[in-house]
Amino acid sequence: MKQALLSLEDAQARLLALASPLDVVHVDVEGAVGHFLAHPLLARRTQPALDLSAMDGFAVAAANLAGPWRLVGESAAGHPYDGHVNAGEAVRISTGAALPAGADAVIIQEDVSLVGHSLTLTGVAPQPPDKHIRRRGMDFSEGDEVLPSGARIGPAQAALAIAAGHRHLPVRRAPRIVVIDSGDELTADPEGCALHQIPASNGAMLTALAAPLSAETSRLGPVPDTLEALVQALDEAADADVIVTSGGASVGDHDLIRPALQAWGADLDFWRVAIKPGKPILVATRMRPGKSARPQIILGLPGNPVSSFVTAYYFLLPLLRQLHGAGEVLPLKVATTAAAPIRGNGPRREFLRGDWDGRQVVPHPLQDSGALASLAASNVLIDRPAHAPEIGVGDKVEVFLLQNGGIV
Ligand SMILES: Nc1nc2c(c(=O)[nH]1)N[C@H]1C(S)=C(S)[C@@H](COP(=O)(O)OP(=O)(O)OC[C@H]3O[C@@H](n4cnc5c(N)ncnc54)[C@H](O)[C@@H]3O)O[C@H]1N2
Ligand code: MOO
Repeated sequence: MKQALLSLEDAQARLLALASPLDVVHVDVEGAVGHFLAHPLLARRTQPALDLSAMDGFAVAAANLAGPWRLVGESAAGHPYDGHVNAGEAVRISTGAALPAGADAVIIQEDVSLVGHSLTLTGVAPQPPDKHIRRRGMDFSEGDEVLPSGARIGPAQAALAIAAGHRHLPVRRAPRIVVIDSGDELTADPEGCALHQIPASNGAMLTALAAPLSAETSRLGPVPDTLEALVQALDEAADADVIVTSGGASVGDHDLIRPALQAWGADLDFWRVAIKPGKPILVATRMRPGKSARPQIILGLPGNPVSSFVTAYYFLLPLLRQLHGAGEVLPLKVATTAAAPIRGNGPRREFLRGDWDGRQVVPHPLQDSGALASLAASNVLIDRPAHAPEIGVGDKVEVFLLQNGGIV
């Protein structure tokens, strides 16, 4: 029976509608790296808290920039000069040190000559006079919103939070995910793999894809192709927020994920999306008896390794970002040009593996959804809409970046 397939956008919207951000926890800033802010972050202090010098030199009054001056003291970082700088006086000042009262210009040391306590101008005076001064509040002031809710805490955001006076940050607890490899042909031992077997590689791949999103991941399987074994594996994953299966999502006699989910008491939300690779992806939910009102979400990914990767990229990663309360959950597209011709597309939107050098993209010659070597050689997915015409060298094309998951 033929049935209209969901578009990628509709399927993503349906999945994301099933998931609200997880509970808020307060963790120290370094532990928050990789998580997303649960509330806007307000500065608890002003930075800089005082006018500071941005250079090593001498602090003087802007009214007398021609000198000469008499050296009357020093302001070093952490050790301010507590006197007043009068006309004709200079204070030795270092980068990051507080500007003394009365001084409103800094002359860099390369532009003066100091003999004993006598300082004379040998170069150029700063123009404007406060060129080398970092004003109080230049970076942020107490009460400013320095990060919006949903911002991802990376190195710069962690530093900003600490500079703004925070020891702890409100983020969402890590999503718990269980990844299940399934299929009779799979072996967990890549070194002892018989001819009729293949190494179970999807579980490791999906775990690695989820790792930058700070998920607590555990693995099950490979699980054999029987209803009982699959239901038992699902039972073992009963505490997970998200269960990810790979394989058995299609229409063959041994494709048991849908019947197993049904037997386990999960409700199918959708099955099959108009994308290539990845068409047989399914999404289901299950209410946990006696537990929270939050349903478990099951992502049934296709077994072909590239189909698994692509559906994890477009569904699992956005879902994890949604559970984290991320501001941006969908991957970013970049416009570029084709460095080689790309064939016209059929009725399913296709994502071609490609190699992008920052200016142009070359599609990989092998696009079979079982071909891992071409996936490993690619850094983008080229977006080919349904029925897109053939394009030539130099034509515009859009790509999704793989290296940071689009937006991490
Ligand atoms: N008659 C039809 N056949 C197929 C259709 C269809 O519409 N009609 N869809 C095809 C598409 S598209 C895809 S994608 C695959 C998806 O199939 P399954 O999700 O049922 O995956 P399996 O058959 O179990 O496996 C496919 C392939 O991937 C290998 N595999 C599975 N799991 C793993 C793993 N954990 N690690 C590494 N490799 C794995 C498996 O050995 C197979 O080679 O169905 C098409 N068929
Ligand atoms: O869509 Mo399947 O994912 O073509 O190989």
